[in-house]
Amino acid sequence: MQARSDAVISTDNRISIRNLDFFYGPTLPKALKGINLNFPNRQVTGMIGPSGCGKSTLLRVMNRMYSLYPGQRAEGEVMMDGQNLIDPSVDINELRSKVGMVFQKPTPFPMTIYENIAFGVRLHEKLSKAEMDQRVEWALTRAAIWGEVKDRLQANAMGLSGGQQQRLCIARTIAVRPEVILFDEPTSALDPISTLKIEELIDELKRDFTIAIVTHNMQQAARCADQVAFFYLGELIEVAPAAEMFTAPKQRKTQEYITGRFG
Ligand SMILES: Nc1ncnc2c1ncn2[C@@H]1O[C@H](COP(=O)(O)OP(=O)(O)OP(=O)(O)O)[C@@H](O)[C@H]1O
Repeated sequence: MQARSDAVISTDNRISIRNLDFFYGPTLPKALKGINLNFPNRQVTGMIGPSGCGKSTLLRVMNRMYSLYPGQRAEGEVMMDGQNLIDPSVDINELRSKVGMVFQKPTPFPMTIYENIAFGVRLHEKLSKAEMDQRVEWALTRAAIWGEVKDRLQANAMGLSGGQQQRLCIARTIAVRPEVILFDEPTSALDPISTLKIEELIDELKRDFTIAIVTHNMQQAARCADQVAFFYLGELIEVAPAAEMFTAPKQRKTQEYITGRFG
């Protein structure tokens, strides 16, 4: 498999996860077991592994989405800027402005294209009309969709194609200027051309953002990721630069998975 060979994994980590355990309920087994993983600044970390191994759970912990559900509990550290993000004393709005998330299925709000972007920005900042116009244009441009929507900003976002909707959702996420973007299988509902556009976009975005991407598509992990983490049954089995992971994995389980022997 052709993996990017230019990746030098930075030691400057934007997020560091230490000894993280996660429980979906008091009587359920741990969904994440003692995870230790660094997310290098302005690099792409690909997260792979068979269905149910805990990849999405880890993303949900990183932006504390689980805290909406009583009974779900995380223990350990998700360190960013000297703060443990899973500590309830960390303000959730501040956390969400620093760590944005893009979901598997495009989920635009049923409102205009402009409002899809402006809505989230207003929750965090007070901008003038001119500043907001600028921010909307900036976010749509960075998400590589400005050219397609600039003449219909007041049209309903639900009228966009699936691929355009996903780029709009990426624009909505970057509009609040987070530092980290979590992508949960962002192209699994998209056609190959839209998929390619999103992959190119991720490559572009890592100039300014630290990125984590969960994917079932090994080629995608090889194309997009600088480092790849392989999960199995709630454990992190191996993390390595993408080229190394796909050519010379150290663990037998990783090798079996990437050669398609299970999963
Ligand atoms: N809401 C929930 N309640 C209880 N258990 C859950 C819940 N969501 C996920 N789990 C369990 O947690 C484990 C990890 O699930 P998770 O969705 O993180 O896996 P995944 O690697 O993202 O899978 P997939 O690739 O299929 O999306 C699985 O055993 C799953 O059954």
